[in-house]
Amino acid sequence: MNEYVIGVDLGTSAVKVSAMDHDGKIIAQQSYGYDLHQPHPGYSEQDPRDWLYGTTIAIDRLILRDGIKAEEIKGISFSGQMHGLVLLDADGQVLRPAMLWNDTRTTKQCEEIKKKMGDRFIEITGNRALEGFTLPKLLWVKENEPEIWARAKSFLLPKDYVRYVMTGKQAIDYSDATGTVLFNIKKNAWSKEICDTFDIPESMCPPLIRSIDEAGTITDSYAMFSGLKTTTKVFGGGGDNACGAVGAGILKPNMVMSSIGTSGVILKYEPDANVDYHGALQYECHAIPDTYYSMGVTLAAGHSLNWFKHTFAKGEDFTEMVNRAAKRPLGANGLIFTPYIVGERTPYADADIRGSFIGVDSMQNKYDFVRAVIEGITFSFRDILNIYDQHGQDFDTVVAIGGGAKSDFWLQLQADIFNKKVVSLTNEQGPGLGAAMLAAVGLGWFNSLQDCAKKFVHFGKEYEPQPETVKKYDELYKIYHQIYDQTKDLSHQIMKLRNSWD
Ligand SMILES: Nc1ncnc2c1ncn2[C@@H]1O[C@H](COP(=O)(O)OP(=O)(O)O)[C@@H](O)[C@H]1O
Ligand SMILES: O=C(CO)[C@@H](O)[C@H](O)COP(=O)(O)O
Repeated sequence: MNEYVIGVDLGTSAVKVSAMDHDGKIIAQQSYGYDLHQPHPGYSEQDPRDWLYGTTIAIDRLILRDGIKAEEIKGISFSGQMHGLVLLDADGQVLRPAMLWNDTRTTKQCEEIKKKMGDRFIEITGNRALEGFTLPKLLWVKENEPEIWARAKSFLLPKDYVRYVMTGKQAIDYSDATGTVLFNIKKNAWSKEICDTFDIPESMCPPLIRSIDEAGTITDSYAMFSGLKTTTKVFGGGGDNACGAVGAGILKPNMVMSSIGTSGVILKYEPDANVDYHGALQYECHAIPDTYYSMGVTLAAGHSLNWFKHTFAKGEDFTEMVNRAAKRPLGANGLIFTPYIVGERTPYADADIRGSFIGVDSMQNKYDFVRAVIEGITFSFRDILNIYDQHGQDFDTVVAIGGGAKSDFWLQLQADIFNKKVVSLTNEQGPGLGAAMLAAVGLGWFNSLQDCAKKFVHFGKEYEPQPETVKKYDELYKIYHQIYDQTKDLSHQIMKLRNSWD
């Protein structure tokens, strides 16, 4: 009988499921898209039931369309969009729409955390309190929706909610637990000090498991709902960036990952919890047991391109649109874009900054704008790389994953703007592949994720920086880098005005 593992990549735009065999060969893939609700500036919500139905439909399609037999599915694991708050009542029912990682309504709560705990907060969690994280969201609900807060008994993160419905057991893995900022990264446990300071009952925090641990098996009711078998084992899984790094083979400190999904990420493997970026970068537990990673996040990376396409080039295909942009001149005929369209996280933790196009000229066409968007997103990654430089952290290879890594042009652009070698994967499935690897190791198919990577991860084409282009982008980046400081006051004034009209 064939045996498969399924990696569920619960993204922001869609859930993607991949079935893989013992050799790491992708046998079948399905996906299902869902909506993002942005009812006010800074708000970003999804309905957890959409994740559940989307995941179930996508897995069903593996069975019904791709001919995978339910009994052949030995294990399932997850990669999940991070930080999102799913609030549950005593019966495990969802109390309100999930507030996502890119929801930035919690500036006031972040300031309160900073005021009450100062640097002690970074000492405990390895992170600053930023709007996207889970604790500020809990405090927002407590303050603004007291009737919902009174009924709240526990919280989960997005993938944990789907796993909970599948297994009937609530749990969270260490990589996603760090992203709540309620977690003591040095003690590997929920922080009583933080819970007490903000009057969050510790009992609300779910039990902790490792990413490769078995969380349970499929319940009778979910088996009936989905067609899966109750013998299928379900494993912890991890935050999407931890899983992306596993699937991209980032298992040593000399490599970093760049991920262009809805968000954008530069991530570095860290062997221990001791490098001190003093909150300038996020510091999280890895999905690889007892290791860590640091990262910086551009809130709207792929989201900026998606927004542009949706607003100005609706009917066009991504690949076609990007290929046309590639034919425009370097620097988009003098146009520079900053991707702060939902606020920013790294290096500017600023919920009220907004994006800009600088240098609009009547000779530019739509594809200059597309090119400027792509270049601007990539410059924002360079801002993150600068933080590593400032801390004396070096590396030689960037492994690129995410939807943005589908484009040859964008991969070469990363090499030229970063002035580093960029490597793609032969099968761009970063987080989903990482999730499947967690199930494969959990099932005992391999002794470790490192062993599994030897079979599952295959590097593809390499993109070397081109010295002449590197030089030109260096000059352009120096201008890009000034835009935040020179536009932030204007952005803040506009935001204040919008809020006063609301
Ligand atoms: N062919 C393509 N070329 C370049 N970028 C693309 C292409 N297709 C998708 N993208 C970008 O990738 C993003 C989606 O990436 P993905 O990793 O699937 O996101 P998520 O996991 O957040 O749902 C889109 O928003 C888009 O900007
Ligand atoms: O907030 C973060 C990381 O801290 C984001 O990276 C989210 O985890 C969303 O990821 P994508 O949907 O872009 O993959």
